[in-house]
Amino acid sequence: MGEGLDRSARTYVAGHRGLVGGAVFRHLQSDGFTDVVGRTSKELDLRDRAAVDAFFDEQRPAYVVLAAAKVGGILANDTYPADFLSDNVRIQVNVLDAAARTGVQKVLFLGSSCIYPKFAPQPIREDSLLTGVLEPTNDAYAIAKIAGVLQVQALRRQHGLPYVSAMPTNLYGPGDNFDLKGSHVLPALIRKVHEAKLRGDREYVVWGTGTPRREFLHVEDLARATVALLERYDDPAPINVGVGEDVTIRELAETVADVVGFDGEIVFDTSKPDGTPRKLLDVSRIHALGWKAEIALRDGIASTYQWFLEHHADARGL
Ligand SMILES: NC(=O)C1=CN([C@@H]2O[C@H](COP(=O)(O)OP(=O)(O)OC[C@H]3O[C@@H](n4cnc5c(N)ncnc54)[C@H](OP(=O)(O)O)[C@@H]3O)[C@@H](O)[C@H]2O)C=CC1
Ligand SMILES: C[C@H]1O[C@H](OP(=O)(O)OP(=O)(O)OC[C@H]2O[C@@H](n3cnc4c(=O)[nH]c(N)nc43)[C@H](O)[C@@H]2O)[C@@H](O)[C@@H](O)C1=O
Repeated sequence: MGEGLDRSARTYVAGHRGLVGGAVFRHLQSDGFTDVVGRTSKELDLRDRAAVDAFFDEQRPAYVVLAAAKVGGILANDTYPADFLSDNVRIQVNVLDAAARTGVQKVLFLGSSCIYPKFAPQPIREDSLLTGVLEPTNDAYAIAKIAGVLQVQALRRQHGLPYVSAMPTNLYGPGDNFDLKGSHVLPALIRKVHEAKLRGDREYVVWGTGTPRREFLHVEDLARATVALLERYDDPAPINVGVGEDVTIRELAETVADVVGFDGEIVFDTSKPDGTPRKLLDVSRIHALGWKAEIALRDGIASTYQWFLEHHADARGL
């Protein structure tokens, strides 16, 4: 994959220390890209327009993967909507404007499956965008991401730039955020079950009713998809990146408990929100490009749990 890209050209991965950006950065390097650059948010705050302009003037990347964003799970999105909207709009506008101005050849903008209407027909096709109301727990974040999709389309229309947007489903893997207040469900459950097991608890608490369905894609599969998309995708419509299968939160909770080796009970805290009932992506367009998810959910959970044990020093001895 990626035969048509110039692997010696400078490629900037915005957000290269994050879950997605980290996987993309490693994948580009192992795939033969020789000039991959990244900046931490301390080195370059992408909300700062002047700093972003100066960075692009100096570095002149040929390709950009925009994986920097303010990101969080259902509770963080519901608690800090103003930050999610403001930070993400600023990051996107600054990076996309600077890319267009300095002649970046290709940009891949990453949105999220939450841009689609709450009650979109399942599996969700790309043309469901803007056909219905959004899920309230993450509408501010979704509106910011929709603005990014529209900006990519506008740059194509007004300036003829071949920039594209991809909408991944819920992601997980090495480098995930395991902070219980800010994280997504999968890393949260790994941590909760692990801690319950160490304490010898008889139960562990899962938010909501356990009935919502979610689809989980390993970030290494997503990283492969980004190169395929940079190479082969050139269309104004966002393209879905998912597995094509989903599970209930209860099923996920049971699988995590099984992988970690915890046989206590699962208790549901229904004071916490469920969010969208279901958001399974239709992945026929990306399958037609020759990409398919490869990492099975149970295997991915097992390797992510291993990563958690190795990288969170406090994980062993609670
Ligand atoms: N995680 C998921 O389930 C999903 C994620 N996505 C999308 O993938 C992308 C990446 O998400 P993910 O990797 O999970 O998120 P992470 O929180 O793991 O990483 C985000 C990265 O963005 C960087 N960043 C945040 N704010 C700024 C800023 N102001 N200036 C510069 N850099 C900044 C951070 O840099 P630093 O570490 O240096 O502070 C961080 O490394 C996002 O666009 C998100 O919408 C889409 C679908 C699902
Ligand atoms: C990627 C996506 O991520 C977010 O949307 P979400 O899919 O609703 O996010 P989530 O992973 O946090 O929850 C999924 C489901 O799981 C349940 N759940 C159970 N127990 C825990 C738990 O302990 N933590 C969390 N976070 N959720 C839990 C939770 O109640 C919900 O029913 C948005 O930020 C959105 O903007 C976005 O793009």
